Amino acid sequence: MASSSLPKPDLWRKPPSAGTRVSVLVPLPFPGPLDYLASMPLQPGDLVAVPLGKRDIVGCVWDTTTTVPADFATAPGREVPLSRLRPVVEKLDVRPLPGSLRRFIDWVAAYTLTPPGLVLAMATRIHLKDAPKPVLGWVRTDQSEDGLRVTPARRAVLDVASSTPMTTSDLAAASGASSAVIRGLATAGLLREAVISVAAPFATPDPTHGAPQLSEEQAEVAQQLCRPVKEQRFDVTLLEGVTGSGKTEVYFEAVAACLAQRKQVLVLLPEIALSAQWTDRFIRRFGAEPAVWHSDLGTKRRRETWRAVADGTARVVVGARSALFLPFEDLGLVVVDEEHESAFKQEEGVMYHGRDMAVVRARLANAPAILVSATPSLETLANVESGRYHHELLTARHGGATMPEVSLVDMRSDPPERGLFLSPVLCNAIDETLKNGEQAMLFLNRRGYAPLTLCRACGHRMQCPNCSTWLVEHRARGILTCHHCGHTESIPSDCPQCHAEHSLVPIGPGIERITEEAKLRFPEAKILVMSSDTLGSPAATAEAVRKITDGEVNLIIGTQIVAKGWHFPKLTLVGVVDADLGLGGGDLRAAERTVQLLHQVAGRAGRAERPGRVLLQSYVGEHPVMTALVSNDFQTFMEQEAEQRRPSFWPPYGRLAALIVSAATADAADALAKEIAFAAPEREGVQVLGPAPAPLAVLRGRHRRRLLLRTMKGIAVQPILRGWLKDIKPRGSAKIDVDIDPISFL
Ligand SMILES: Nc1ncnc2c1ncn2[C@@H]1O[C@H](COP(=O)(O)OP(=O)(O)OP(=O)(O)O)[C@@H](O)[C@H]1O
Ligand SMILES: [Zn+2]
Repeated sequence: MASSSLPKPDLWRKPPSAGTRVSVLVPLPFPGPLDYLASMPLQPGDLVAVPLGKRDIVGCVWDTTTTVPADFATAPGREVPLSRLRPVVEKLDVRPLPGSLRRFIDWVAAYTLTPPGLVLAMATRIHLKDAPKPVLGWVRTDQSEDGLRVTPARRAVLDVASSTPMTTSDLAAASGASSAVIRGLATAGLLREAVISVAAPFATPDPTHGAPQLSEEQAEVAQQLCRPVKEQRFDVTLLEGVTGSGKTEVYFEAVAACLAQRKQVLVLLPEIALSAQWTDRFIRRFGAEPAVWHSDLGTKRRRETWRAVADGTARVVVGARSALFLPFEDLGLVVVDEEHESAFKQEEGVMYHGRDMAVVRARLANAPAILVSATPSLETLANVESGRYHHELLTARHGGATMPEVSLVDMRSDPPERGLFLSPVLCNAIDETLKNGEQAMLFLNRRGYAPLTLCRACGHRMQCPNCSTWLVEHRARGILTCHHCGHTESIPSDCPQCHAEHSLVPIGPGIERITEEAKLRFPEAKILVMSSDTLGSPAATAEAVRKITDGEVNLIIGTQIVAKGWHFPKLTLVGVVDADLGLGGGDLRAAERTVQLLHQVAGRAGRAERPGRVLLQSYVGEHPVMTALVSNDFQTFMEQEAEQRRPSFWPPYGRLAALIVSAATADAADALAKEIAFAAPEREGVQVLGPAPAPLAVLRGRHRRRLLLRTMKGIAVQPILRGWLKDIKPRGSAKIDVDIDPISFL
């Protein structure tokens, strides 16, 4: 299949005298599929090499009756005549993309206003053309030995050879004969070459392997989850349950039911760091490894996995949101774990929400979806309320473990010493915990040493030259760095503005600074730091988890990575260094997200025999977020959130789309933003807010303006946007990014 084995392109390209027109979607930003001439039989979904400009690219034969919106399609009468179409070069030797994936690609493209080719690119990014080389072996032919000279060496080979192919080296080793003897037998017609079927890279999980004894409540919920799996129909269920209630064990039952149907399962996790612990649990339950899919996978494994998903030998895939675009042969269940996580939203390229698209993926495959969370998003709760989703609830922690006791540390009345960040109350609690031989965790959602560096003499703030943000000090590496663009400089000794010597001081804490303080305050503690800076790979994460589980460390300090679904039985104290951190910024979901995050961190405490407690350091103890956390009453909190959003049609009670205008200069960005605002739609139930400078007014050297389109619930934003932006043609460096259902407002 290597392209070198193809005839010379010029000869090959001469249009054959006969052929049929096929639509081929290529992974490029064209408005729709392109037409080619096919001289071989092709079906929708077939992957083909087609010429484009001076090179060949891999595209997918597209259905003629797709759901591409009318304004994407080629204008009638402008069709290229058959005689001028370029021919399809070859059909690739891989399985066609299944119809459910093709419809999904069209759907995502139309929903996110992305050219469908760019969505296809997410499904075919691996190098499909490099098919694995078949391994060849020898089998005995039917030819009789009569009239042939059979030496003892030949005899030995013929005694071993059978209808199951063996490689030359295996056959030589088993018979004691040389490879020349084997070749001689082949020439004589007694042996022939045959493809050895390569073992599937993934063993089949066994649904009955390690089934747990479920509690009565768990069993009832599991039964509800299994029903649509067995009936093989689309259905969405929210699986809500307090932290540690066994949500994973319970949805594993639905996975087992799906495996029993011989169908495939997709489980989405918000973070690949989680996949190691998840995989361990999966192996314990099903006795085999799942296929893991994320962007850090090596090329070889990626290709292998892609193919195993396509031919159905990979039965369970656990992965990041990009796993939605795998070519499942027969998808029978989709699970979204930690469905409330904003990490499911892709903020670059094709901006889609993995949770929402997972539901679409399930619907198009006619399979059920399960959304799992201890603190469901308001979006999902609204779908429950309207009856579109079912709701199953686990109310108790497994094995009689109690929920941790959450209390506030009022930083106004109980402040830490000057220049420090851990209050005496929290420090005493840590002392006690460590003394009892238990583990404690400090949580602060901020990497580095300090988020701001300031000149004591003139007040100058160290800023990123490319972005409107401050540089974050990373003291261990001796640098200041921008968390948006990666700009890095060494820490100057003097102020760059007023040149005062040694006048720069760090303001506020990051986890490096908390670690420094903890080392001084708890010299005996065995500290482990967990952040994306220290846990670069799944292997590093697995090692950290092992150290915690084996009790090699007793004080864990981490960023949001520690909040995830970990199960650390000896952990009994969680201290939140700055519970107010996420509340600033005026983001629509700031409060909701803070509750979800802090509840999840809190949920790491006291998951086994010993009860857990949680201390929240806050300056705003009366805030509804703190009240909800302390009282463990999320229902009231979410009801209040709903009441705030409903009257003005904020999501989920209305729809939002953000337009992000960016350009090399502020003037160009303003000009385009004004042009867009001028053409803004005017109709009942539709409102345009802005343009306004984005909170990150400059990002990676580009000036940014934002507009927000808000519509009442029944009004879809896509047709409005298509009409609105149809005639707007950004010039030069300027561009418009459209973000449907935005999560980030930066
Ligand atoms: N029926 C059961 N039998 C044995 N062990 C169980 C059972 N249910 C739950 N567990 C164990 O209890 C612990 C907590 O369960 P699990 O992690 O599934 O809860 P969760 O609700 O997913 O938690 P979180 O939301 O905090 O991630 C795990 O170690 C799990 O193996
Ligand atoms: Zn920057």
